[in-house]
Amino acid sequence: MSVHIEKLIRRAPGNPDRILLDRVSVDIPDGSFVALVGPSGAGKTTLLRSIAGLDPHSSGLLTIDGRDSAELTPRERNVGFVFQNYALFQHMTVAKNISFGLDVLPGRDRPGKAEIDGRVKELLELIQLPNLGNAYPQRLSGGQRQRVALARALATNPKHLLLDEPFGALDPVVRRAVREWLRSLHDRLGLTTILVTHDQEEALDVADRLVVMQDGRIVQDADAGELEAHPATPFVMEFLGETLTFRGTVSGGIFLPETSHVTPFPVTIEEDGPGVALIRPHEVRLTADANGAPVRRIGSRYGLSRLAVDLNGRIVEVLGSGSEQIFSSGAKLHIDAARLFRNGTLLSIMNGRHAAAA
Ligand SMILES: Nc1ncnc2c1ncn2[C@@H]1O[C@H](COP(=O)(O)OP(=O)(O)OP(=O)(O)O)[C@@H](O)[C@H]1O
Repeated sequence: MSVHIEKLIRRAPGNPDRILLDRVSVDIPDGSFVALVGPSGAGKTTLLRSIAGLDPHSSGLLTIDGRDSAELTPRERNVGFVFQNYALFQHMTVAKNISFGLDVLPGRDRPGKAEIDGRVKELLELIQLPNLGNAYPQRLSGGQRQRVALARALATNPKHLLLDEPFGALDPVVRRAVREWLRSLHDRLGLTTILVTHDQEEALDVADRLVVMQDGRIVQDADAGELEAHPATPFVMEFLGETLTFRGTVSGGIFLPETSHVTPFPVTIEEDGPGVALIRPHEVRLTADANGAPVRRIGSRYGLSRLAVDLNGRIVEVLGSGSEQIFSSGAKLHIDAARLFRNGTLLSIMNGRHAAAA
């Protein structure tokens, strides 16, 4: 079951000048697990609702399994939807919550009682809560409720699972466990899953691909490795993790940072001119330098020291193994890897001592 979207535009109801989705194109092949990420207001939920058939689009094409969505009712789209506030019905047992989507089907479509009971039993086993069918939601932990919400979405046997911040209410440990379980469920059932999340790490861990949205547009659609190596814009790189930014100039194939505390490094750009180098905190090495930038330790991560480096009043935080010498003399910064942008466009990447074309 695939979803294909081409130049989709959605205008705000009652205000056609306000564009909520701006020429969005994306392909979600059968069996894939895609995460929609982006800042608040980027249009993630709006896109998910369009796919589910909950909101109409103004123009563009949306096909589900090759069929134009305009011809399909929400039910025919074959989607299961889990919202952020997945409130279960408190007055119904877990089993009744799960069978709800089947119980409300019109008579001719509704399976018989024995079939519904069998399906609920199967789903309770799938979510590893086989003995809780008769329990009421109040008795369940957050993680258990979340799994029941997923079972409820799966009851009608959808091929697409649309999830809007489904783990928002869970604590980080439970959240990690539930998302690992979700990924294995996706693989086992052969689902096509689209997950909206605010948690970049969650998206990077669980999804095959990330679709990064900003202001109603898709800025980049790629897997985690590609996003990290070749972010389309500085925003993508900054959105996905801690980023250091150094302004400078390219001259004769060398990037010369504005600050003298950062060593120049080679880049593969023909044209000289200004540039901005974006770097992850672990891609910087520090060496002691008598005229270097002042350094202090501010914590630790992954067994490395978290160091604050004072670059003429601008503090940047890096990860390193800081020696006493660095703390007494100051440090020079050497860049191991960088992505170089000009006017918001990626020009070149530098990895190790070998520069490569973007
Ligand atoms: N029915 C509507 N009428 C007018 N504006 C709307 C409507 N629905 C959404 N919007 C606006 O569209 C933009 C995108 O909203 P959306 O909920 O899709 O963003 P999001 O990326 O899911 O954000 P969040 O991460 O905060 O949930 C927001 O500015 C929102 O205010």
